[in-house]
Amino acid sequence: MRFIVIGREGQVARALAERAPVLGAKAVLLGRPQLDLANPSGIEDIIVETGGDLVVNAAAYTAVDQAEAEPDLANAINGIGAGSVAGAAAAMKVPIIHLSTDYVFDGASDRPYRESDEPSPVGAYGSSKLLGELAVASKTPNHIILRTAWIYSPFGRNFVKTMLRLARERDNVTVVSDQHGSPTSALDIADGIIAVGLNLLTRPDESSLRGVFHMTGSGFTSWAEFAAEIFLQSARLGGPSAQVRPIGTADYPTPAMRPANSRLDCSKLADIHRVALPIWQTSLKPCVKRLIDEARPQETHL
Ligand SMILES: NC(=O)C1=CN([C@@H]2O[C@H](COP(=O)(O)OP(=O)(O)OC[C@H]3O[C@@H](n4cnc5c(N)ncnc54)[C@H](OP(=O)(O)O)[C@@H]3O)[C@@H](O)[C@H]2O)C=CC1
Ligand SMILES: Cc1cn([C@H]2C[C@H](O)[C@@H](COP(=O)(O)OP(=O)(O)O[C@H]3O[C@@H](C)C(=O)[C@@H](O)[C@H]3O)O2)c(=O)[nH]c1=O
Ligand SMILES: [Mg+2]
Repeated sequence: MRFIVIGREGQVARALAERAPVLGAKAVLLGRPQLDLANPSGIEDIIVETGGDLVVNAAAYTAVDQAEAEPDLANAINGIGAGSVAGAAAAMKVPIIHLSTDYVFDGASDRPYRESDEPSPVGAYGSSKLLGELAVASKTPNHIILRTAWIYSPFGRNFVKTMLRLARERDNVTVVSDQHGSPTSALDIADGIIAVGLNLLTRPDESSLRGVFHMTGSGFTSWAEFAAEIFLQSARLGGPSAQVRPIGTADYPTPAMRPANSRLDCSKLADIHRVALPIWQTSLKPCVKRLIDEARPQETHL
């Protein structure tokens, strides 16, 4: 199985590059400067010429606060750009797996969101990702829109890395405790994408396998509890730690609004694709260990 992955240095792109060979698949990564989603001319040609069994769009404008200042760029990359990628998959007659986000919801619900719930984003990033979902779906029925959340990994920028950095600099970290969701390992997402991709390729005529699916780590928490777990696991390994001071969203002003309830119900993915990601605390451990090991000064062997 040969995946064309859009995105090169991103968390999910790098996780796919690491996990594909382990799982007997091949991932070919395409990204800037050759392929720029902000500049759709030529995107289809590059993807079609590269050739593969399936396209994964793991590239996106992901700077949530910055998107408030440049919504047009976010819409171009996450909306129109995603549509161009799906257009290429349609031209190749192969499936596309497109990543989307919990931030398409407003967070007002008192239960985990299902795929059948109406999206209603509260910020520019979420709006741009919703445009992308609609653009992908309009180009080809042979798609999966995989909504995930709170991604962390040893790669790129993410909350785990930020917390470990802050813990090296100070004793206390203030973190919001009234936004709830599921931390999700990019490496688990890669495994999930490969499993789902195999289902699509081996059962090409099953329309129930296509459409929108939620896929996050199992279990729910808050950002404050997530931070506390990062510090607990890090301390056990002799890494940096800090005290978490829980605060309300109102006490952590940011340019973008974020949903208070980011919890996604992932039972549709389990029922139809037989895929469920591990408990979030379990997957956090190897990531924290990797980041601590990477930060240690290298031993010199004489
Ligand atoms: N991060 C998160 O917490 C969550 C992310 N998602 C979604 O999951 C997907 C993957 O996210 P994640 O791996 O964290 O993303 P990252 O922010 O780690 O990486 C983004 C990737 O997109 C690429 N990219 C950005 N702009 C362009 C562009 N104009 N043209 C081509 N490539 C571009 C980047 O390329 P380059 O390497 O050149 O910078 C990078 O490879 C995205 O669709 C995101 O919306 C969903 C839920 C949560
Ligand atoms: C760094 C920091 C953040 N926070 C808060 C801000 C925010 O509400 C929450 C998480 O911070 P982040 O900057 O990681 O949040 P954010 O970049 O909004 O994370 C989101 O990224 C996009 C791409 C997604 O799709 C979402 O699923 C989600 O992962 O924690 C603190 O309370 N204290 C801190 O020291
Ligand atoms: Mg961020």
